[in-house]
Amino acid sequence: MSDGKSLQGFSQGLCKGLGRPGPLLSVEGVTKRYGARIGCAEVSFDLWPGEVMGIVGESGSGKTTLLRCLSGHLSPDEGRVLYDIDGQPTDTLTLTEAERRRLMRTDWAFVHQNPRDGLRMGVSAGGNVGERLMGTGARHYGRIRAAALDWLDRVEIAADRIDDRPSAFSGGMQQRLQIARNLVTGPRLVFMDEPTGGLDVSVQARLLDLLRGLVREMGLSAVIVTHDLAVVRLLADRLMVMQGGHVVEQGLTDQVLDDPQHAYTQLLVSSVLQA
Ligand SMILES: Nc1ncnc2c1ncn2[C@@H]1O[C@H](COP(=O)(O)OP(=O)(O)OP(=O)(O)O)[C@@H](O)[C@H]1O
Repeated sequence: MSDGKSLQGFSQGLCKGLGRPGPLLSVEGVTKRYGARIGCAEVSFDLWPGEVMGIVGESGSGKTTLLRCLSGHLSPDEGRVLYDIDGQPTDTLTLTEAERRRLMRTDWAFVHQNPRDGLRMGVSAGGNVGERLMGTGARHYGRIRAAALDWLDRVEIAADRIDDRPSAFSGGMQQRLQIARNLVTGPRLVFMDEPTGGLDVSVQARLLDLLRGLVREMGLSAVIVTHDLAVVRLLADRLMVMQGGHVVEQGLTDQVLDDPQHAYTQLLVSSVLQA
């Protein structure tokens, strides 16, 4: 174990000893099969408050399957996903449908690769942001509109676009609107599936910068799936590398990328350097 990691484990142990919160999310042996085919196998990790975990790997390595198992969109065949609810590690698979929906409306957020999957295209930009607030009980029109305006500003969408529908926005703007819709309720945990995928390189860079600022400012925990190592380099504290459904390497992002141990990670890193 590296010095950085042992130090991290030591401080986490101290936190436990002092009765401070444990991990926000504990993933224990999560396995999902599609018939005879493995989606993901025996994945375990802890995610601590304010920590960002990146998941990388080639197409078909199991990233999306794992993210869907963690976020309650898919039931794993084996394993558990424990989430800290009021200080209690709670098995998310045992939640009722109503409890799961409440979690997804309040504490959790999911940013899809395609903004169309995370936005209501027939509703105005302000409505998209305000609707999520209303889902948590907000009713005062003036305050909802003010919060929507504030969030549009935070994601760099001009106030005079508040009544426009997302279909009138560029891809980058749609993605920023999806982020505003997700973050307006102040979630603790955000799942992101290729958040910069399908965007031009310059648009990607701006979005990444914005995301990094918001994650830090809000102290968000996040699980980010991507095939883009630049995304994890910028956003993720820790990194898991997947191949064929298995985690082949995990550690602090800089360590894994600067000194990859597994042959597959070495290939992944060198292919980017050559690109
Ligand atoms: N609905 C499904 N039915 C059958 N097999 C599936 C299904 N979804 C995924 N798989 C298989 O599970 C494995 C992991 O797929 P998954 O989509 O999780 O990988 P991924 O790393 O997210 O890929 P990509 O980067 O292309 O999205 C692959 O072999 C895939 O073919």
